[in-house]
Amino acid sequence: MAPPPGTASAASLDERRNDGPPQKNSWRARWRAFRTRTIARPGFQRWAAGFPLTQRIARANTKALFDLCAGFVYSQTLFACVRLDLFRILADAPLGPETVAARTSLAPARAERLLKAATALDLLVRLPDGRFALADLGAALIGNPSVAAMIEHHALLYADLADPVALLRGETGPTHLSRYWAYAEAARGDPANAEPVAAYGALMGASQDLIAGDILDAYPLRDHRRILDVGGGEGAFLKAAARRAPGLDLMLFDLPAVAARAETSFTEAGLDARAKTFGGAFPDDPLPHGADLVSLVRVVHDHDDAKVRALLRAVHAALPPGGTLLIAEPMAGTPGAEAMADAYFGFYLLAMGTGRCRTAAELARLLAEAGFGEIREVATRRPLLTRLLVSRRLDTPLCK
Ligand SMILES: CC(C)=CCC/C(C)=C/CC/C(C)=C/C=C/C(C)=C/C=C/C=C(C)/C=C/C=C(C)/C=C/C=C(C)/C=C/CC(C)(C)O
Ligand SMILES: C[S@@+](CC[C@H](N)C(=O)[O-])C[C@H]1O[C@@H](n2cnc3c(N)ncnc32)[C@H](O)[C@@H]1O
Repeated sequence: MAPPPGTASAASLDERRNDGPPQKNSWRARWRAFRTRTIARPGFQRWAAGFPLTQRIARANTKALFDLCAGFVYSQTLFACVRLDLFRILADAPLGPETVAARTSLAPARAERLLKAATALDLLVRLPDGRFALADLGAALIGNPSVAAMIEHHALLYADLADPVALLRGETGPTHLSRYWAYAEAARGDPANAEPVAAYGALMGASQDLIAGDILDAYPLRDHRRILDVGGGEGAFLKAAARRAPGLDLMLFDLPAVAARAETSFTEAGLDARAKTFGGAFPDDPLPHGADLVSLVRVVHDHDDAKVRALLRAVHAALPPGGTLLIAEPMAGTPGAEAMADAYFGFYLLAMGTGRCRTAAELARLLAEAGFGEIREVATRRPLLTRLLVSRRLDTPLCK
């Protein structure tokens, strides 16, 4: 049967095509070698930049390489804007550089330097009278405080990436990100370990707002009775689900200190009667039974394969036959967002010390191994932020 619109069956969860082992003498290999040698020649580069038929490609390549060199500077420009609250300062009305200088405690010339940089990066626009206003990208950030929180969080990632080769060789010792995420270990048994748990929860909860809507638009939950959100954090996704599906009961499983905070947040949201929280650590502690739907939202990519296999088996055991599992997270091989998974999350998770961004096909294989079938992808609005795999529990897991 053809999958419904907006979905793709597991068989079509395609991975990037592998061209097979390199064939030294094939015409393709010879052409590639010739092309590489030619492009590497400075004389060819100068010629191509002037010849009308190649000029556009040459300029695009020059810009692409320049942007790769300058990416950190662009990121830090954005970081400075967020730190100085520039987008909110400009939210109500365009302002001149002197007013911005006064509001950000910068010298006027420095304020103007930042305003011009942000304008060049399409975050702001300069009006004919010399004042600066928000451009579309700056305006989008006002409406997404979660992205601003993520931008601030990148100070840790960039500190860890100061020596990327040392990071790749494992020579850096504990990284800022691994220490940050060590909250997870700290939080295991001790609900009193509030500070790192709260900082982390705020970051995840804020960024969850951005994606919960996209997941629930793609998979409305109306056919389900009770959902168990495993690794559900402080309950942001379940609170959004509760608003969309008034008849749905809610269960959340997370590390004890995190689950304790989720319980408080459900009480504050008036959801006591509908929501239950469970503290524990997968895969050692069993997951609670009783839900016909389990969700793993931004959880699988944090863990290495062995732990994911054990987690999926635990989910299988917690669901009734035919029960549904949702996996929602950014995935590798997303068309148009290849750099997000393999470069951004590749290095982020390396600095964090565990996990990897997987393709939909890799996740489908892990699901099938754990005894899930009818695996299909449901299209989300912004696949760069999250994609969604839906599957069903078969009667028995295929591997133990
Ligand atoms: C008619 C009019 C008014 C205009 C026409 C023009 C028009 C259509 C404009 C469009 C304007 C618009 C709607 C813009 C919307 C922009 C949005 C929504 C932008 C969103 C950007 C999101 C970003 C940049 C998200 C970044 C997310 C990051 C960096 C996430 C990092 C996540 C991490 C590190 C997660 C860590 C968790 C762990 C540890 C891996 O588990
Ligand atoms: C990246 S966060 C995602 C949180 C939430 N699902 C979201 O999307 O905002 C990963 C979550 O998994 C939880 N977690 C990590 N290891 C866990 C474990 N062994 N058992 C239970 N929860 C765990 C963390 O505490 C955290 O809440």
